[in-house]
Amino acid sequence: MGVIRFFGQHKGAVALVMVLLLIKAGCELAIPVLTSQIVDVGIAQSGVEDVDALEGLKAAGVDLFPLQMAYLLRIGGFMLAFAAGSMALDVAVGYVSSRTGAKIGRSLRSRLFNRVVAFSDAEINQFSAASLITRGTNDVVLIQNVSTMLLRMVLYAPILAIGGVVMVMATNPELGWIVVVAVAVVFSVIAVLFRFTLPRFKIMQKLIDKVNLVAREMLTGLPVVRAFNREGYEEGRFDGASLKLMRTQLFTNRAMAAMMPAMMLVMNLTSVAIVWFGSAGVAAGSMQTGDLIAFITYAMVIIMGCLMMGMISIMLPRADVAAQRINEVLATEPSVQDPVSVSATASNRVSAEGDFGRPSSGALTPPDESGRVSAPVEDASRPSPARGARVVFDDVTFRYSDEGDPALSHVSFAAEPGQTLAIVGPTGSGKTTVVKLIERFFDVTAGSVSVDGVDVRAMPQADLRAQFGYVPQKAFLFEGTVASNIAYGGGAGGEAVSEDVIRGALSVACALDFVEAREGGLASPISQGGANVSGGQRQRLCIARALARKPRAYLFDDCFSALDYATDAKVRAALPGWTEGSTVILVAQRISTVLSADRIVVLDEGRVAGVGTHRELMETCPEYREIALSQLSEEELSGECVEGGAR
Ligand SMILES: Nc1ncnc2c1ncn2[C@@H]1O[C@H](COP(=O)(O)OP(=O)(O)OP(=O)(O)O)[C@@H](O)[C@H]1O
Repeated sequence: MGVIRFFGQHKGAVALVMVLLLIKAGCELAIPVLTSQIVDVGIAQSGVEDVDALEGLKAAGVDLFPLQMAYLLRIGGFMLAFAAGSMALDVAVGYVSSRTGAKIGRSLRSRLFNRVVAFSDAEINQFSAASLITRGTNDVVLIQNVSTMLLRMVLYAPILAIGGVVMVMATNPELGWIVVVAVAVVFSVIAVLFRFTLPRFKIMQKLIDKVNLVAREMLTGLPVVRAFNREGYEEGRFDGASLKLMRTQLFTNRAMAAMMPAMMLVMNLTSVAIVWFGSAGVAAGSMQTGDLIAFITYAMVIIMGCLMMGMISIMLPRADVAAQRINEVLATEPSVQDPVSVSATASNRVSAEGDFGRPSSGALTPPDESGRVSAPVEDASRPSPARGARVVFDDVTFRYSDEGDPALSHVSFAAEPGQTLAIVGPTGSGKTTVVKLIERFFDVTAGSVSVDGVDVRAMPQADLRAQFGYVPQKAFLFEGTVASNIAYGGGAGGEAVSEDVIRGALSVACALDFVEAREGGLASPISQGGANVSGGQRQRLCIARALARKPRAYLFDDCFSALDYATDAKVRAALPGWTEGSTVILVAQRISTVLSADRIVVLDEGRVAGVGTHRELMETCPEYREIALSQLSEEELSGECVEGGAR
């Protein structure tokens, strides 16, 4: 059972709960014995256990009242002590089991979070963000609650049921058949419930996924929904998902709700049967009234024990579904992995001379079964003496999925330290994919991406990414302040980012003026996702965040197109002073943005259509010429060419 495995790390708590429950069961099973003594001895025999002695005392005319009171107070005292003990133990068991359940929940949440953070886009898409959220919240809460209940009930139910049977056999075995019939009825009711509710319990988690998915999509795309007047349609879609969930929950809740009255009926009928058949024994003198009362109590204890076991058998499969869903995530290895081996081998070095286009002289150690490669970690983690990083694509082919067309085919180029490499191409040509491969959000399907001659798969991801200042195409900010967002990644060397650096970065990104105009300046609040700043402002803050890192290479993924032409020109004019010495890889739509780049790579349908300076490409690359002419006139282009040229 999946859920039981989660108790592995809490054996101490389980053992403690077991001991406490054993004592508690002892207390509870003792109370009916005391009840029968009060009835049979305390009341019927005036507190004198020996019948002959009682007769003697009566014959001698002794006042029996003080004896009776003393007996009742003594046994009543015991009963109170057992009841109080049972209550205290119940509190202790509740405390330990809730604590253990909460710890299991916390550990699962943190393991899930760590695993999901390590996932590449491929795994996130495989599960869907909505399902991952349901698994990390709803499924974990379910397991937490079931774990707590299991601890309280799974051990207690059999103890109670077995203890009850022993006491019943000791009290009056002849009436045992009534208990057997009652237990059979209880299990039959549970079996029927099990048969009808279990399949619905199993699909419930999927339906919750679906509701989350629709709600998430609708909330994210709310402006579009409103703009296209599709509120009614979206409400219908949400209602559909919600209705299915409601119907399923109603069915299971009704079934579970029907169980309690059914069980009460069984219990009451059992009591009636015991009194009916037991009274004959009392009348015949073969059974005492107290024993009959105790018998009824033990029968109830047994039925309760069986009921608890039945409830557990219904709850467990549902929790198991949740456990499976969580285990599925935990068992999924991220497709992008850190290298396993730390042995530095010369063969891991890709030719630093940039002999792309042909097989590298020093071939990479092939990935092992899990897709990992051996790593020259010493090389990877040691900061390169050079300020700028040399990024080389060597015959890279990449597919997002095994079945799909390649997003990149045989792409080769090199970005040199201290230089600006621009990537242009029509939409969907693979520009963003190039940047994602440099950051190693995905691994190449064939070929290699290397930084300073080391394959990116051969260095720890954190070390690799510490070398870059990345600006994504879709600007994203975190809830906090302007300053906390700019200092988000810290410096490339792990150092804190000073206020001077923050201001400097904001100034280069043309964001300082608007930030200072906001109330609170650097401390002004930013809401989740950066919703309280404009698209262009958000993009400028993202640029400043990358600049503040002062990394070895900047990766600007089409981030200038969100800026107006004047701001774009201003940022580009200020950039070289800040990025001097670092490598700049710049994805752009606008030709004016890339004119002054040292080298431009033209991508077309995932292939390299040309590499060179603006001037070279205007002469040699028809695809580039076409893009350039679609944006600027011949005169503008030749003027810009003379002005910009190669830096
Ligand atoms: N996560 C993904 N899963 C599957 N295919 C994808 C994914 N992301 C991109 N693609 C596909 O890969 C190809 C290249 O996409 P990419 O985003 O790199 O293009 P781009 O040149 O950056 O486009 P744009 O200029 O519009 O941003 C496209 O055909 C796109 O449909």
